[in-house]
Amino acid sequence: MHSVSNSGAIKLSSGNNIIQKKDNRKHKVKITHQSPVMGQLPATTSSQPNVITGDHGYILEDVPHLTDYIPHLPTYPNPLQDNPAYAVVKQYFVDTDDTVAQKVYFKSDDVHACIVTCGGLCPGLNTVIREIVGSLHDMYGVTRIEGIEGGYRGFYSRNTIQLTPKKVNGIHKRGGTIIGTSRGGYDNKKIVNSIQDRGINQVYIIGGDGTQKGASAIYEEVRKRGLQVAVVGIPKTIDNDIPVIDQSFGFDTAVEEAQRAINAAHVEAESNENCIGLVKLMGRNSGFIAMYATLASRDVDCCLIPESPFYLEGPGGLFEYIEKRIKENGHMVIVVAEGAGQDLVAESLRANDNKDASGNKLLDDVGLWLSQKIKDHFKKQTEMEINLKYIDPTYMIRAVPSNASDNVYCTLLAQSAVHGAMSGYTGFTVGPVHGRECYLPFYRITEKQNKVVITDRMWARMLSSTHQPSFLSTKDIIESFTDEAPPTQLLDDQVADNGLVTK
Ligand SMILES: Nc1ncnc2c1ncn2[C@@H]1O[C@H](COP(=O)(O)OP(=O)(O)OP(=O)(O)O)[C@@H](O)[C@H]1O
Ligand SMILES: O=P(O)(O)OC[C@H]1O[C@](O)(CO)[C@@H](O)[C@@H]1O
Ligand SMILES: [Mg+2]
Repeated sequence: MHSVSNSGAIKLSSGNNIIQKKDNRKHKVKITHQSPVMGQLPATTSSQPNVITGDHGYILEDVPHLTDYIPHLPTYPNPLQDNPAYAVVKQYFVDTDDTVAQKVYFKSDDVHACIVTCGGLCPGLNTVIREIVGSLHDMYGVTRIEGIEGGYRGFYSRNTIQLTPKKVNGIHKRGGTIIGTSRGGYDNKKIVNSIQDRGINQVYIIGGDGTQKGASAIYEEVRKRGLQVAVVGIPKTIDNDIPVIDQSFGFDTAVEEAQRAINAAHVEAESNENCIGLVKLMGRNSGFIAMYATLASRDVDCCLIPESPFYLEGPGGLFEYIEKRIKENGHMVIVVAEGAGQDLVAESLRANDNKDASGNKLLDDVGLWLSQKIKDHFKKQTEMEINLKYIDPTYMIRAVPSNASDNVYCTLLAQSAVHGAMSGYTGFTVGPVHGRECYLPFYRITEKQNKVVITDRMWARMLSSTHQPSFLSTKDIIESFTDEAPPTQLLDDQVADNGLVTK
């Protein structure tokens, strides 16, 4: 353990990388090089991230705290110390590896929390809502919790829904979100006015990359106005495209649900002569669902994702591979992510520049397009008569309730979010990094998207399970990384550079 004694100094437990200030509140830090370090965090005067890079390559980074811009905030004994479930395990409160702060920055009676869900549906939204309400109520005795109806625009255009433990009991068994969601309608000033007018002091925002960008801007505005309002993000996306965190909630359920569609495609393909079962799965820019669903199933002969370009005609192309597989096996299964081959679709259809209410590009339907292309090719160009069954379960895989493992995961996220807000942290998103629940400043997860790295081992595993061509030359691979460095991904035997943030 290293420590320095002057005021405002920090001490670091070299064992578990916890940074602690003298006032007992812990700072969540990103450490990209795990070595014992000592340092002093300068007082934060602006909302710019407080990042310190040391001589030996380590990085310390503060998660924002209310006392960064409202000094002398009083603290209160954490009610959890009297909670029978926690009180028996004394080390929660004294151990350096504890997960519960000794002091909190909100009196339970003064907390007025709200929860909002934004963007597309995702299995587990109701579980997170239920667990935030449960954690606030059961652990901290908070009774004023409101649901903002219908996404961001609900802050200024709709009534709120009172959320009580009774109201949310059992909602984790249902898909969707009981408070509704939407795209678009983001108006920063109006949202923060509504937070201020209603006297809300804890805001829990559940949503994907767009939502987290909005949450970050809400935090900035709250900070500018000097409000004692904790703004906390809970990352949601079945696409698994949020960086840094190990995985997003709902992803596991979506992959599991996708198996049903792939199984159906396989049954159809096996039972009909020269039959191709084609399944389209979600994945706008990131093909994780398609890749994991393919790897899990083992019945898939070809998986197409946005990150891996492919082509149809000629040697090494998709048509050649289909013909080969059908000749060998009499059937085949193809999984295509909705964002795959968009350049090819755009070439043959009228260019589409349509966007949704949030500004996301509306995709052409690659599933229908590919079905037609395959049918046309085999009709016109070969002697082979094929039968194609197209299955589009896209909305089905995200409208289902979360499975058991996602339910547990959502519970951890919600509890983490509530502990963080009660401890005075703000401007952060919760999520597991290398298996540990962490607090991450918003900008860490909004600056890029998580994508499948096609030079990584997981994609190689997938390719070897399907035996499909890679559709890539070495030149393509090099070119695909010239504009942008490959996103960081964990390799089995390598420590990733996305560091460790402890809580
Ligand atoms: N850059 C941004 N700044 C502020 N608000 C944003 C931004 N991008 C999106 N939003 C708002 O966040 C909400 C959700 O955004 P979006 O529809 O893109 O979904 P998402 O959160 O990315 O989830 P997903 O794409 O996984 O469904 C919308 O209300 C949208 O207006
Ligand atoms: O049709 P909607 O509801 O706008 O959502 C579609 C998009 O939402 C996602 O499920 C992400 O939430 C994407 O996979 C998909 O492209
Ligand atoms: Mg998004």
